[in-house]
Amino acid sequence: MNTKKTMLGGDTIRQAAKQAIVKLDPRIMFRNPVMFVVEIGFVITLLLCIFPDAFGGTVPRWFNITTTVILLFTVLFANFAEALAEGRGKAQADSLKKTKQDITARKWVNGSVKQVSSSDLKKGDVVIVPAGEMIPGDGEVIEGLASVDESAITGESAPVIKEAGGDFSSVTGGTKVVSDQIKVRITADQGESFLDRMIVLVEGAERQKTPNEIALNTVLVSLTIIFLVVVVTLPFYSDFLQIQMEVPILIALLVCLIPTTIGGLLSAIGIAGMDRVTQFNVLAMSGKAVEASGDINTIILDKTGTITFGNRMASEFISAAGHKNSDTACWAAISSLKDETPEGRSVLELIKKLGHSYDEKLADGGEFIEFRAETRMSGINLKDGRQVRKGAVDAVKKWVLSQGGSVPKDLESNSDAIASAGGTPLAVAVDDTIYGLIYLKDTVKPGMRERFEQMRRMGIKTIMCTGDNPLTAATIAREAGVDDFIAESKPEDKIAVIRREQAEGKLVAMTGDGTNDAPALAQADVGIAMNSGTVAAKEAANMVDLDSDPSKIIEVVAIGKQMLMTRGALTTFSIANDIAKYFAIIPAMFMLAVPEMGALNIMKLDSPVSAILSALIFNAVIIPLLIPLAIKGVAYKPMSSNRLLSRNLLIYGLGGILVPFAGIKLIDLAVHHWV
Ligand SMILES: Nc1ncnc2c1ncn2[C@@H]1O[C@H](COP(=O)(O)OP(=O)(O)OP(=O)(O)O)[C@@H](O)[C@H]1O
Ligand SMILES: [K+]
Ligand SMILES: [Mg+2]
Repeated sequence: MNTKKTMLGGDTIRQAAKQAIVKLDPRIMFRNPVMFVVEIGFVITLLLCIFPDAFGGTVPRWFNITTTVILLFTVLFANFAEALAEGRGKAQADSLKKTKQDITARKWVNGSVKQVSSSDLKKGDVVIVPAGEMIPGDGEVIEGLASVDESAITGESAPVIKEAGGDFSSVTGGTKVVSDQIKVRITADQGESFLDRMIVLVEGAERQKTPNEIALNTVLVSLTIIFLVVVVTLPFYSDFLQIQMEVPILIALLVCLIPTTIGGLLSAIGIAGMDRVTQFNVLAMSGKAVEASGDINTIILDKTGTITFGNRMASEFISAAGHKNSDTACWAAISSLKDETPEGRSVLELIKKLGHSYDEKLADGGEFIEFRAETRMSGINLKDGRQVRKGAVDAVKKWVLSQGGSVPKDLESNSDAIASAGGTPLAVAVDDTIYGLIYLKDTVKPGMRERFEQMRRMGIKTIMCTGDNPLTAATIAREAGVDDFIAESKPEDKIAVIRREQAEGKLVAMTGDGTNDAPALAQADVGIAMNSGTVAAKEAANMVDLDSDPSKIIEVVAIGKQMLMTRGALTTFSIANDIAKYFAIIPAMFMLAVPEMGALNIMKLDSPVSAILSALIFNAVIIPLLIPLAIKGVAYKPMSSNRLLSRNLLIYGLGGILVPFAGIKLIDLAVHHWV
């Protein structure tokens, strides 16, 4: 993203400090019940500063004032954490808004160009965008090919090729054509463009609490209510015991006991998690999607372009017995004349390189058959009635047999040889005759094996789904080290796999870019569409990868996991913390009334008043101290959930108990001179 480098500078901190005060508004605070209770406590102690006798108490005024100040800062610190987490998104949104400007568009009306403002464009309008001009709205290229500078959105300066038809046809408003000219059909109305949605997303204006966050919030609110009831009923017992319990001390006790640490940091953790995904150039449509990615059990990846480089290039023609290579090459060429897929183009390039010649006129007046994932073939029906096809070997075999043809004896062994080397064999046929094979070479991306190994350690199963034949699939699967693979899969098979996994209670992630991936992307719990992909894919998915790097799903999962872990770790820490504060404060309270209870003062704190204030100060300052951890996330190493859980319980549970003992003791040593 173009503001990728935004750091937490002085300006961001100043803005966040200002926001922390704005957020004191009870109508905003209300949304965070734990901190809202602290704010009410603050209001009560503030009133006590002014009317010290309101509850007939005997607490000195300076104690009320000190408590009031500490409570105010407790709330401010929590607000500051949230504002700081929001800050980066706001800065990013501001710079995106600058990209979004009104420009003059060349609308195509009845065969001529009419100049209109980009803000007047509607869905379905067609515009012409020549080199050097900005694309006035989201759309699909319907004619032409151009290189487009998308740096305004992706931060990536190298232009990308956009062309009509296929999986690279979608363009985004606000990006710039750098060469050639394209005709674009607008696909989004004003205010609903990708840039508009992106601004809303990074700004976090529409952030909704995720299911896990809501669940955790419910627990925190329940704890708060329980402690509230305990603290409110305490005076009745103490009356009975003839101990005087002062209201400000009860408030201090309550604030120390309720989970303020996690209550104060919870929303910052969620916002920062989404922000980390954004910094990584992935746009998550909801926090829920980021969270779900942390719980993913199964990842569906396609082979070509994700696990392999995907520039499957024709590298050799292997003719079936009785046919000449020049004939195979000729028919391969004829079948590829209008095949705009990389595979199709590479066939023509290979023929040129090998110096074969063919009669292009054969194709005149013929009907081109585009490649489709369903048929796994492409070709042409010639004017003279002959039908030429190339495609997946099993598909071509079936097609030839259905016309009464036969399969050459050596076809199988030749195609198996290609497939066992990880290549893709395409058979070339005319009517009932198979001429031979095209060897498409592809290579597994480096480092894939390590990545899948990492996934396995996280307990995630990887399934490769490919339209390719079982032997090629097996070779690539073995080479890349995926757990499972499904070969000869059609688009609907991908959905079937996802449904099957989901039926077993698993959360499934998938990446894709084609229109035929859209249903599966929608079905998956986490669907990541490539920005280069089709509009349909992007609309079906709940994340869009601006860099169009399908293997990024692995990092997205890591970020999601890290977010869940950070939340878990800080919850553990917060609750363990409260237990420790309980041991500091309860003995102190009773010591105030019954000095003999001094034996309970296991922390050897200076005085009851100093103990209570120290606990309260610790309770406040622990929030800003943990902001970096909440925003950056806890350190994360891929390992199984169970091991992670026990490791975190140990670090953050034990730490949560020990740190406050040390902290409160230190604060006590520092403040006891004054109290
Ligand atoms: N341009 C083409 N013309 C004819 N056949 C093709 C063409 N491109 C691919 N094929 C054949 O169709 C099969 C399915 O292609 P598809 O793109 O659906 O899946 P894939 O690219 O092999 O797998 P993945 O799902 O991993 O991308 C390919 O394995 C190949 O045999
Ligand atoms: K607390
Ligand atoms: Mg493919």
